[in-house]
Amino acid sequence: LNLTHFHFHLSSVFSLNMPILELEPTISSVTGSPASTRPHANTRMENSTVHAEPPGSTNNTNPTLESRVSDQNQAIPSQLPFLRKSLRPITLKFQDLAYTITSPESNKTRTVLDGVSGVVRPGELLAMLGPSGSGKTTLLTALGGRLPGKISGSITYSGEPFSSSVKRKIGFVTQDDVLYPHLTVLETLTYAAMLRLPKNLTYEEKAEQAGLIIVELGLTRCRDSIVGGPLIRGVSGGERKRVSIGQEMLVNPSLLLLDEPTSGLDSTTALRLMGTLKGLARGGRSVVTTIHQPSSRLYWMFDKVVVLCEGCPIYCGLVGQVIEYLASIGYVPGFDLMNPADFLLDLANGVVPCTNTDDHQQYNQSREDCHEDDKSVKLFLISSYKKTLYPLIKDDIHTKTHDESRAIRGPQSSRCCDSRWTTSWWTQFKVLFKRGLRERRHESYSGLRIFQVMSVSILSGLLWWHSDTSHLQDQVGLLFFLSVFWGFYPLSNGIFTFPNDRLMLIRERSSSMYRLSSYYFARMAGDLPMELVLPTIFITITYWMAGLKPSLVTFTLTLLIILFNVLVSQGLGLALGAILTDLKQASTLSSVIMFVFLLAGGYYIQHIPPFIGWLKYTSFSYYCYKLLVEVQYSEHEVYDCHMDIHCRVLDFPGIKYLGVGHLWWDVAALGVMLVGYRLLAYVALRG
Ligand SMILES: Nc1ncnc2c1ncn2[C@@H]1O[C@H](COP(=O)(O)OP(=O)(O)OP(=O)(O)O)[C@@H](O)[C@H]1O
Repeated sequence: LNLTHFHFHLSSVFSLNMPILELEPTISSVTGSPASTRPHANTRMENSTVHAEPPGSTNNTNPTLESRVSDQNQAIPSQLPFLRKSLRPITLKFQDLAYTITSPESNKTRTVLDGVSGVVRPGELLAMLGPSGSGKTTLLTALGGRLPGKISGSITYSGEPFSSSVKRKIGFVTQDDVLYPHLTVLETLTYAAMLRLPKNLTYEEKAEQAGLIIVELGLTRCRDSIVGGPLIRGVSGGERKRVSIGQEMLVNPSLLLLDEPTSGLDSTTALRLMGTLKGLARGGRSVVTTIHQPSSRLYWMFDKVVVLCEGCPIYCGLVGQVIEYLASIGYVPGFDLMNPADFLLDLANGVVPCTNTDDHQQYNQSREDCHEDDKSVKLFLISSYKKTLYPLIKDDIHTKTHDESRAIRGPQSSRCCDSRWTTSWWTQFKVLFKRGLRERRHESYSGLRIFQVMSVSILSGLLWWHSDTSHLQDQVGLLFFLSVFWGFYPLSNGIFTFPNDRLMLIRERSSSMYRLSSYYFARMAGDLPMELVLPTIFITITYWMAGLKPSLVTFTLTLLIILFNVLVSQGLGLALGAILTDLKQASTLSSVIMFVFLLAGGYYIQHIPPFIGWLKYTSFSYYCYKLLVEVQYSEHEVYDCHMDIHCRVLDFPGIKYLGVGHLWWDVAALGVMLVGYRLLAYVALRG
């Protein structure tokens, strides 16, 4: 797959085969000097239809660009009509953004962003550069509307503040690929299409879009491979990144934000990816990406850059003018062929060589030995930016573009018709249910789990082989064991559910892919088969081997009680996982709770002091055990208690203490727990 192929296909979906935007930069120079004379040949990708010339000015409305953007929308192939409808260009403007954090330990505040401003217009690709920790991700997160209420300054999207309809037009690709490792590339994109594409499209149309994205992103070869993750080998890192981008591209976002999309990729793949982004921008989107250490080839593909130094901008504007600007304040690259990105990063780190040389080695030596004081360089760069560039940026921000005027005029504003969700509750539920079953098919139906349950059931059957009321103590012990085993087991599985899903839930919910309630019920329903099948197998084996009452009714009631108990204890596990999120804490607490329930269950201790006797009423094992006894033994059933003397089973010490009777109260108590724990889990997730 070469670059040309890659672009060629992308252009067919996202109308990249539009006329190349050969727009003359209308701003001569941010410092007043003539426009960059840097040869544009540097900015072209070989064999690519994408050009890297600045697509428009930084300070003017450019009707030509906008009319071309709408032309490009007209050019979208007829089999993809929804793409044409949904692309409304967004001009992103941000002004004076500031963000501080307070350390909970020391109570000290730290400035993460300070006075960051800029504009990204449709058709532009803006890159954020800066050393590690300079605030790039924070800025990107803020632009994606994901730091609500925490950030000061203003961010507008074609003149509008952030809203749920704006949110739906934003694609956000996080640095870490949060994907289900066991789903294939095709499954991942198909389920995303089902959840994210509008409800007026049919299943087939949505699946077709997913298929097209696969072709366009060059993922055909690995479409049936699992995505994989840190512990499971799947597709390569670059392919995984493309899957993440594909998920966002499905919705044809007007504004695409990407956090370090090229990290971990080789330079050719990175270039190819950036070419894709450039192509998406040229299709009328505004694209913003953070990037760590771009090669010079990558660097010249950007239209604009924001360079951050400890949260403050030292440059924001057209990429072709940064070197001139820096020269105007006294900083020039060490040698002619130096990668401008390296130069910018050196400066943002406060590192300035004091020798000007053409010799690479000499430059590096000078960089090591002879740089000025880091702090004063940084301060000088920040204050120069404020003096020289900030007024220009401010003017640019205040210039209204075509799409902003249109948004403000109203009738075409998207807000009227956009609801928060693209699909109905029922569709979300169905897709999430199926996706959950597919993702967890290995885990749930693993031979290991079935072996675990089968072996314990057979062993229990053998240990209690054909027990009868002549050994009542043993038989009652079995009933207690059943209630405890089927309390512990689902509880310890349940606590993993939400902590494992947490990252995915946050990512997908941030993109408004589905309602929390549809996810929640889909997850509950998806877990149900396995939660119920395993105990059913267990009870069927153990019940008959252990010689419990040979009655189909009693067997069925016993099974139903155990299944009820399973659902209650799993609910407690879900609630603990949702409240604590930390697995270690959740599993520690769950074992403490389970031991309390075990001891208060009524089998080990029959004379609990009254001041702590209430504990048993909190234990689902207690209710389950009591119900099992109630259905196993009839009121007048007797057993041989001593040398042919018959006693009532219900008077047996381990049973009498339970106070059998009030069967429906026990069922009601379990019912309250069943609903209560699950409600608690839902509320905790929502919080
Ligand atoms: N919620 C937070 N809690 C603690 N520190 C934070 C938080 N958010 C941001 N920071 C700090 O703010 C600074 C900027 O972080 P950010 O992730 O934006 O940097 P970055 O430029 O993206 O870094 P990198 O290139 O290494 O990803 C860092 O020092 C980071 O530790």
